[in-house]
Amino acid sequence: MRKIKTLNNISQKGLCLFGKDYEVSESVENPEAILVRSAQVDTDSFSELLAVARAGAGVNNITIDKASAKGICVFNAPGANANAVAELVMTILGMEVRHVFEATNWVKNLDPNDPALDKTIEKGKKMFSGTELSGKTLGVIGLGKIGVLVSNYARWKNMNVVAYDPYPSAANMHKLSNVVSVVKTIDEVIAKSDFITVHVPFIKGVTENMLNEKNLAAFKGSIIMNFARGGIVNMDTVYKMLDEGRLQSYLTDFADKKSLQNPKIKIFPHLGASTEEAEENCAVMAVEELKDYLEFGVVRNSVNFPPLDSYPHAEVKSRVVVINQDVPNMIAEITKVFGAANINIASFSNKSNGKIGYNLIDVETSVDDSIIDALKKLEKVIRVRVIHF
Ligand SMILES: NC(=O)C1=CN([C@@H]2O[C@H](COP(=O)(O)OP(=O)(O)OC[C@H]3O[C@@H](n4cnc5c(N)ncnc54)[C@H](O)[C@@H]3O)[C@@H](O)[C@H]2O)C=CC1
Ligand SMILES: O=C(O)C(=O)COP(=O)(O)O
Repeated sequence: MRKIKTLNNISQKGLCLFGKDYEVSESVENPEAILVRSAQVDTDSFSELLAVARAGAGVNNITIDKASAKGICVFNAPGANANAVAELVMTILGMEVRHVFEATNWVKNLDPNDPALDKTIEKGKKMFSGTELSGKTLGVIGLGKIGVLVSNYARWKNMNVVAYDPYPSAANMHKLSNVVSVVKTIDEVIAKSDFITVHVPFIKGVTENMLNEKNLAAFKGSIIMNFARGGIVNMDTVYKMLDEGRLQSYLTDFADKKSLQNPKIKIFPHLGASTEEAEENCAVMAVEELKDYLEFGVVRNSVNFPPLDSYPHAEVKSRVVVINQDVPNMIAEITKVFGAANINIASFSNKSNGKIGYNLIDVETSVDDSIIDALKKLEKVIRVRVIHF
């Protein structure tokens, strides 16, 4: 029985894919794998752990470096919740420019017994006169799965879009509307935008404070949105800009203590991915990744291991998974161990990503412990496991 620990509420649509050979629950001890959304995971706390799957996009809640050092594969679910976030961002932006939050709140608090209620409403509505999105410029920082969708939705609303990403992937750019203006610096986005939205991962010391006092000084627009992570936009700068009237409002999925008290900051309870569809998509993708990894050693959508999508052929009895530091000569060292034991290798697949070397060695016999021990003794080998068929 394989043991899977869940650390958040994960959609049944995904969980039911595990099947009868899996024990899956919150209370599992010594799990082989963890399925998680936003809960913190310290991979060093689980001695048997082979893999962690994030049923979502951001992996800043998981100790990736510690995981790599122990040969633990970390997956995420790229794109599986992107539409949920993109729709929410565009919806909230549309509501904000029309002052919908304040307006509906105002109506709700009117005296229901006022005999002139209709008149009061008609008179009061001028307080909430807004602007339209059409013709305005949206700045999109980060053109990944979410940023591309947000850009395209904004184009459909007849907005101009100025976007920036330092590492745009060909697959994402291919999906981007060809009238989006892709610029080379974040400063260009800031200077040209009426509204800015950020869609990059939180990486300490890299995207941390990516929008800050220095670059936001050039912002002439009115709204900044952060549905990516707290910490990407420097909050002291936001408070200052709001106080000085340089910013109309800040809309975010991530609360901090001080922001709760500020009426110009609208905070949502990390709601971006909370739709039935996104929760199902993420859970299904994460469970399929975990099953493929545990049962076949296949790596798809890992954030720390190289991709290796290879299934064994029918005669294979054992698949040996060797995870090593990505240094020269490892393939030779590994094959030498099989050669010395006179074992024929049916298939050898290898991929590396600069940090991790990942090897799948298929043999048509069973593999005894002496081979595994010899592989484990190789310098720079991090982890070895055998999958029997
Ligand atoms: N509010 C919510 O519920 C949700 C929030 N998120 C957040 O949104 C982020 C983005 O999600 P996706 O678009 O799905 O991820 P993604 O991986 O498809 O896109 C991220 C983009 O950021 C870019 N990027 C990476 N480092 C950068 C840097 N230093 N500067 C600028 N851009 C950089 C990448 O090149 C990539 O194109 C996630 O990492 C997560 O933190 C994601 C899903 C739900
Ligand atoms: O996928 C992400 O990065 C998210 O922030 C979504 O978080 P959640 O799965 O809703 O806890």
